[in-house]
Amino acid sequence: MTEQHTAPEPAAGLEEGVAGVGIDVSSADSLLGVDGSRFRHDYLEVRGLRVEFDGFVAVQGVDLTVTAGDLRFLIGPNGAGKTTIVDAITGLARATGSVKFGGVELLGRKTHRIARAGVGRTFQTASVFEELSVLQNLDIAAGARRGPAALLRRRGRVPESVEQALETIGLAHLRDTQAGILAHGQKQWLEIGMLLVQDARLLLLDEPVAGMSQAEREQTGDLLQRIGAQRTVVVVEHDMEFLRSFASSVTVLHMGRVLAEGTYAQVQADPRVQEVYLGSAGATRGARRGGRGTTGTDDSTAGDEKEA
Ligand SMILES: Nc1ncnc2c1ncn2[C@@H]1O[C@H](COP(=O)(O)OP(=O)(O)OP(=O)(O)O)[C@@H](O)[C@H]1O
Repeated sequence: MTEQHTAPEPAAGLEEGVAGVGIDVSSADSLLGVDGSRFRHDYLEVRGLRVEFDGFVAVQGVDLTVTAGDLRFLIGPNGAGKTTIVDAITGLARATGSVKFGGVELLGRKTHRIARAGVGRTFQTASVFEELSVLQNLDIAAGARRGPAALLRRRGRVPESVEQALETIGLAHLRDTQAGILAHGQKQWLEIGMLLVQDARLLLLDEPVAGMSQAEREQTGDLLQRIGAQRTVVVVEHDMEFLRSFASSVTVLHMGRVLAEGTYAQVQADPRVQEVYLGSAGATRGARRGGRGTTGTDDSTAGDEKEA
């Protein structure tokens, strides 16, 4: 369930822009607010989640509890049900069971009402408004919190939160650039910025570092840790090295069910996880670097598996 956009190739110099400027994690605090206690009652509680597509049960009886301060990664082989769970939480897939955030039941609500409840997500393919500038994308996201009447009123100046987001996601120098020509990593950062200005309190990120360089991954990981310290963040990811570096906890899915949960070290040591997910070093070597391979994405992962 991914939004597709056809985007032109990134303009010359934009890729350099990522490496040269990059995310400014230190400025994230002013955007996030220093008082994390305002979100302390927020947590995601998924119980008995089930999603069926024409008789095929893609998610069966999943329980998941994620609190603010816990940067949770969802992993599992292709088709394990990760994206479907995110779709169910955000109202894009019909589900039964219960999904509560901050005590509010989300199942059965329309997508826009779920967004209003403070839930935001990104897609595997960035879903920014390609024709609009970076600034306009952020401005629209900031406006998502306001009512339709307020949205129609023209505003004289850029909101403070948008300025802070531009700094945080390292795109201040590209504020007037059309989002469609941003490099892939920059689009991912823009999407994260849009969730922040929207004041999403539960962020569900689908493969946020796919296609990024090592330096960009590290910056993104630092930013996600900073956000995760104050808000509830769930990251769907295939990149084992990224996971090992930044996850506070990991839920492993297999065939629509939770197979294991714990720290990276705990799930890596679990024989069931090794069997279905980390078990095949051959498959790891076959996986393309930085891509969406089934059992990991780089050489260091293969090393981990030998240790496990
Ligand atoms: N709209 C749909 N209709 C029918 N089947 C679907 C639909 N969406 C997902 N599925 C199936 O549900 C299962 C879970 O898919 P899902 O995309 O959630 O897996 P995933 O763990 O996110 O995989 P990947 O890592 O490849 O993104 C797969 O077998 C998939 O083919």
